[in-house]
Amino acid sequence: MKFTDRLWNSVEDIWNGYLRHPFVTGLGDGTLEVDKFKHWLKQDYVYLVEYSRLMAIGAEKAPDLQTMNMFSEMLHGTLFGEMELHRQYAASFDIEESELLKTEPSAVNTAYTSYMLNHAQRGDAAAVAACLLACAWSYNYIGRALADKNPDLESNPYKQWIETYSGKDFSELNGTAMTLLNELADGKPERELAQLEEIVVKTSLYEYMFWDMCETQEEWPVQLNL
Ligand SMILES: Cc1ncc(CO)c(N)n1
Repeated sequence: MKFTDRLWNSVEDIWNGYLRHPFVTGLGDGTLEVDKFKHWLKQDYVYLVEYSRLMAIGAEKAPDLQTMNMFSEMLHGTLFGEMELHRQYAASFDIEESELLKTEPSAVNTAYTSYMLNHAQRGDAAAVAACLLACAWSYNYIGRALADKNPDLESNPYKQWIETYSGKDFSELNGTAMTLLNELADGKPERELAQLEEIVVKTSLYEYMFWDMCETQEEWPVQLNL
C-alpha cells in the first residue's frame, strides 16, 4: 500500500467536510459572495508566498538531484502557474499585485504557515513533503469534485478557479507532491510514518479553518491600527 493510501484513510472525513463547506459549495454553484472571494484571494496570495518557501526548503534538504527537481518543479508551478490565477482575478477586480502583497495574514493563516515552516525547518525532506501535501492534494480534490458536480460553468464567476484546480497543470503538481512523499517515506519506521501522518492530518484541519476564515472574512479578533 502506498503511504498516500494510508493517509487518505486518515483525512477522508475532514476532506469530505470541505465539499460541504458553504464557501466551497458557493464556488461550485457560483453563489459565493464576491467579498468573501476577495478575502480568500488576498489571504491566499500571502499564504502562497510562505508556502513557496517550503518548496525551497525541500530543494535544499533533498537527498538527491531527482528529488531536488521535484521540489523545484512545484516551486515553479506555484509561483508562475497557480499565483497567476490570483493575479488574473485581482486584475479583474482592479486590485494591484502590490495591494495583494500588503495583506495582513489572518490569525489562522499565520498559524497555518508557521506550523508548516516550523516542521519543514526542523524536519527532513520527507517532513517538508508532508507539509506540502494536504494543500496541493485537497485543492485538486475540491477542484475535481466541483468540476464533476457543476458541468456547466459558463455563467459561474469562479469558472477559472475550478478549471485551474481541476486542470492538467495543477493535477500534475499534485501528482508530484504525492510521488515525493511516497518516495521519501519509503522504508521509514512506523514511528516516523506516524509523525508524517500527524502533519498531514493537522494541515488538513488547518485547510478547513482556512475555508472558515474566508467564509467569515476573519482577520484578527482585535483590530489594531498598525
Ligand atoms: C490555503 C491553501 N491551501 C492550498 C492551496 C493550494 O495550493 C492554496 N492555494 N491555498
